[in-house]
Amino acid sequence: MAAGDSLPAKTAHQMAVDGDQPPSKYIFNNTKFGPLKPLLLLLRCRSALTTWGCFQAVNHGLSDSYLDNLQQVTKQFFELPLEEKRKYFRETGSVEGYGNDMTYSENQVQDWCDRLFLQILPEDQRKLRFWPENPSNFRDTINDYTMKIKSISVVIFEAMAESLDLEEHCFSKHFTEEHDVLQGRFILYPPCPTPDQVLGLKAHSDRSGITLLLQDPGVEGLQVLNDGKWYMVPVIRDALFINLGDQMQILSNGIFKSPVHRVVTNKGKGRISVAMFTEPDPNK
Ligand SMILES: O=C(O)CCC(=O)C(=O)O
Ligand SMILES: [Fe+2]
Repeated sequence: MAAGDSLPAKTAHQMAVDGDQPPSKYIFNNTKFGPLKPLLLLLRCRSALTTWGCFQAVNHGLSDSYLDNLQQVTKQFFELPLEEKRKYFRETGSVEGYGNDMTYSENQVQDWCDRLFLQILPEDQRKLRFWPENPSNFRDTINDYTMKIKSISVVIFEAMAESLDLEEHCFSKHFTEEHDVLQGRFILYPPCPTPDQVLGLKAHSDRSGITLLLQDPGVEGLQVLNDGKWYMVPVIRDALFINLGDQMQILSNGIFKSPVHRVVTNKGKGRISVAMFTEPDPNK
């Protein structure tokens, strides 16, 4: 078990509902998270991935209503009473399930979010006890979205290979075989009374191949670090925000970037996002 890891007495969501101020373990000292310049819509695969490591994907074949339904199902889960969500609480020392971020050290600043983390593929490694049965269409919705995300990710991996004049399947084959991994993180960032002192998700890069993120259609919050500055990722309705993870930075010999990113909070509105992480079979 990780040092000092524990489930919170109250989740961030419950504190927001009760109107609590974030406790000191959520506060970044000597830092203020202010408003920033918008990130430009990135159009060209290679230049986008070498300089930013991310882009917005549109025309991906998923309709507005399809993505709205995914957002709705996620929202319905987070809106369940804590007693119901508690059934899916993660175990201490393990990330899978519903709860807060894992605590790795005593001085770790907490993220102002609740999340449900699921290992979705390979199918035989699913721990269904963490998969909500309420709302009743949650599992079917995720199963269907998984298939769609897998096919979109193949197109992206192939385009990345082609943009470097490499053989088309050279990246996709590491993420689409039987034991390759897909993880899903469903995240609620509740409104926060002190957004200039608290982060929804602290700065990190993803360890994935690529991450496919469905942002909340109504609330910004994701920021990407480039050249020492933070840029807010705009919400483009029904775009999927694609960022590379560390595995792709390594596979491309560092030509493509795995960008550092974070999520800021705001006072007025909660934000929901759904992140899907493609990873190779750990044995690879
Ligand atoms: O919620 C977001 O906008 C970003 C989520 C993210 O970066 C992650 O889950 O790794
Ligand atoms: Fe991330």
